[in-house]
Amino acid sequence: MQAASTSEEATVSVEAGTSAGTFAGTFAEATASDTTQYTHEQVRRMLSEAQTIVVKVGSSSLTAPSGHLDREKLHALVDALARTAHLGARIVLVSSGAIAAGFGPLGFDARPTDVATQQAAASVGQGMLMSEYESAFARYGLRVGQILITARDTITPAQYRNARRTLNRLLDLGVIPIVNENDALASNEIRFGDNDKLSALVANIVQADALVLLTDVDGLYTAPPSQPGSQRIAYVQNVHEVLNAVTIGGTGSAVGTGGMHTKLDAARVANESGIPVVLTRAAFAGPALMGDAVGTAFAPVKARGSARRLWIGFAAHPRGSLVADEGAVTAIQAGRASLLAAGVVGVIGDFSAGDPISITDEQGTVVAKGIAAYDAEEVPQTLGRTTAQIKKLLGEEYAHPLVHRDDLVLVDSVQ
Ligand SMILES: Nc1ncnc2c1ncn2[C@@H]1O[C@H](COP(=O)(O)OP(=O)(O)O)[C@@H](O)[C@H]1O
Ligand SMILES: N[C@@H](CCC(=O)OP(=O)(O)O)C(=O)O
Repeated sequence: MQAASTSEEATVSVEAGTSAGTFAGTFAEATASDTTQYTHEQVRRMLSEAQTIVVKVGSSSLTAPSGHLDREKLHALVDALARTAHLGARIVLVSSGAIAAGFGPLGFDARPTDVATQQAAASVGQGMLMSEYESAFARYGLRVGQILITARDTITPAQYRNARRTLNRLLDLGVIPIVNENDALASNEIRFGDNDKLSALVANIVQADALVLLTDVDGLYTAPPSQPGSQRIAYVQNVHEVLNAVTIGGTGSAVGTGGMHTKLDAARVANESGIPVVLTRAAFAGPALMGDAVGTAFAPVKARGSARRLWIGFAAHPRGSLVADEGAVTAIQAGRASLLAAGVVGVIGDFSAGDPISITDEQGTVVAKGIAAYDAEEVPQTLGRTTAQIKKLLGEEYAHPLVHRDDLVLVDSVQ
């Protein structure tokens, strides 16, 4: 195994650059000022001592250039994970690779670009992937269990609780859950597409002690690694700062989808869940799990929100939005206020009670995300009214805010 070079390391402030991307927003309850100043050594120690670990491996790390599943790469990864499992760690593997594994056997030269064929390839490839994992882990006497999740599952409270219960039970039984997006059923309008965000959510769901993001580069670089002069960043003390200090590009392979944007997004969500992250190449999985100084380590943020509030903030696809007036926006931004009908001036979209929604100001800027307590069609008759008036008008069961403060998470304007 090639050792990671330390001579190419850089600090996060080495180079100004753009971080254009799709960062979903910063949770106001865990801003940069809340960070504890962990040292690099402390974070590596946290990683080495982690008991519950979510490991995400990307398509590019499991496939040959031809696009076929590379059994050798998969077995090398399993070797590293099995060793860690035998030391007592509880491991959840979030594995991409279903589409990449499926398109070759279906006779396609390259990864299909249309959704229906991708879904068919995933349907074929997912079985092949699991079959390989099953036999690879069986060599170590370890059993695996498949969990396929759609983005919709993660934004539906009951499904989210189900996922948590099943994952925890599998871990209690000594099984290694292998998670992927349910590509065959994911609808185009609401899907993760890559597994980076999904892995951060899974780390949050199982309250992991570490998230390991495995890819096809040594770690986070100051610019895409193909760019001359780019340097590996060994340690990120504050994930928010790094966003302004590096140039981030898209995927480097024909099979990967997320690129660095989604990995940094995943690192941010995990860090804000209090979870340290290491990002490195799949071949360094063993050293990364040992806490060796490979790849890029991201320090956790101390002030962590509840799992539920982080989930709301990260729910990727709001089904609609409520437009709040200036007073309501000020109250929400001051913290811990519910969104009352009296402060709402408009409703956009067709959502149901229990769906994730955005809360915008009158200029359309998203100021918060939350869970709607009303169906969209019920909202107009409540607009501008006090809770007492709504109760008189619609009955006791409507005597509550449009979005309760426990279901509301502020975001900044970095969309
Ligand atoms: N600043 C950066 N540092 C490191 N890698 C970067 C950066 N910007 C873009 N990349 C690209 O991100 C790629 C990894 O993402 P991706 O191809 O989606 O992998 P995976 O399949 O593992 O999810 C790398 O191959 C690299 O080319
Ligand atoms: N769920 C998809 C993952 C798609 C994908 O390429 O993701 P990634 O390699 O993590 O960027 C699959 O299994 O093919």
